Amino acid sequence: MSAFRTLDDAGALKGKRVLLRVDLNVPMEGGRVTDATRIARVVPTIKEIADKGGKVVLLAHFGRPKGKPDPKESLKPILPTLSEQLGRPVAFAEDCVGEAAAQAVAALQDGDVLLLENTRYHAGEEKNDADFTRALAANGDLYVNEAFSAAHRAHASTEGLAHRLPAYAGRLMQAELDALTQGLEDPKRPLIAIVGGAKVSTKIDLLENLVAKVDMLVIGGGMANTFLHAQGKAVGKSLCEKDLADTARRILAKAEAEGCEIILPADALVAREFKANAENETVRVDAVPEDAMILDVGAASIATVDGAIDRAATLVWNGPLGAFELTPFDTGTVAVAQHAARRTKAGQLVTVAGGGDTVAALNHAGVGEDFSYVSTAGGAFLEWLEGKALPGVEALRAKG
Ligand SMILES: Nc1ncnc2c1ncn2[C@@H]1O[C@H](COP(=O)(O)OP(=O)(O)OP(=O)(O)O)[C@@H](O)[C@H]1O
Ligand SMILES: O=C(O)[C@H](O)COP(=O)(O)O
Repeated sequence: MSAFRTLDDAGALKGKRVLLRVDLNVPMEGGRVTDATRIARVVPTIKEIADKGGKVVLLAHFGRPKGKPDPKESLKPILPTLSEQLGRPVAFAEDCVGEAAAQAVAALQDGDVLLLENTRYHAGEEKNDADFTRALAANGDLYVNEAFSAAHRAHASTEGLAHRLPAYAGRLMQAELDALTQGLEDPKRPLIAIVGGAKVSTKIDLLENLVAKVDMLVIGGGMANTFLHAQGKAVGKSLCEKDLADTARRILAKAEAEGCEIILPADALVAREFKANAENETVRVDAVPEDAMILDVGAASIATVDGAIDRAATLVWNGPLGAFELTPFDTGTVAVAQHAARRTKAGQLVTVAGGGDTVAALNHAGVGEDFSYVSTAGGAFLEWLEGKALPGVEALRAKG
């Protein structure tokens, strides 16, 4: 039995306004969705509620607009893909609270679907502010949380609402927790983690606990640059959070104390422009030119990571090893993803990966279907792996 209430416990939904928190923080380029995995994974729940006669009111964030409206972080460009995936029209309201939201919700017929604008357009969202939560709750009779990938945030729409309305876990939330528990509660060892990507400041702290849980930790992507800088290497114009050098050094020391092998890139593909097919060269990480930036790991690093994967029985992965959206800086991520997929198919490795861009990268490498489990969650998945309680999940449990 589930530890919290699910849609099965929600009773009749006909005519009910269901505030459904989903994660639509999907990769976009030129105003178009480039990977629809997160959308596709919530479609069955939206359909289920709509088919039962519920009025589906979707709540979601996009990007990090810092508490005020920013057209660059609007959810509106996601509507066509959402509606296409659902196979039915989706209405849109320019605000998630106030008059615009109230009118759009009042216009819903049973079975209709409405998307409200980015919850992070309001400072109250990230502050989990009581008045803002109340304003969101005004548009719903019940709350369903389907956003496992945002459950590590104690925000109004991911946590606060569960205390204001009858609250239930959505199908995807349930499935993610079940799959991660099954696959990783007692993982086969050696256990290797790959952490890359660009969200350095919000993920670096996770590594401190992670080194106590995993046998090997590969650090790639933008995250690696901060560690290379902490080791005294010049990283030129690379994405690097220099003020986190002390944190990086602390993590390296803890890894050593815990017996966790840290694998950092030894070589890198560097360029002077952040664009596809920019002129590039492979250099050792202690010879990055001042005016260049690291955009991918080099061939020697790929071989090292592949070798480490060969020694592992379980792989967990969040964050691409390079700027995979731009050729040829997808080389490292694609090569390692394909290597891990081959070993998975041969029954030699259990592979669990997660994250909006990580899933897009695996699909780009053509191996999205080959991993043992692909989670929609990135940061949330890492926090879950650390053994941390996720506020969005806990708030549902408290209602159980
Ligand atoms: N060396 C690098 N320089 C700049 N950007 C990089 C580099 N390596 C990776 N990236 C970028 O990192 C981004 C993905 O990072 P991110 O941490 O958001 O991963 P994610 O899988 O989406 O996880 P989450 O779901 O937590 O957001 C990609 O857009 C990629 O281009
Ligand atoms: O993409 C994610 O990991 C989630 O949507 C959470 O986004 P955040 O890191 O901006 O809170």
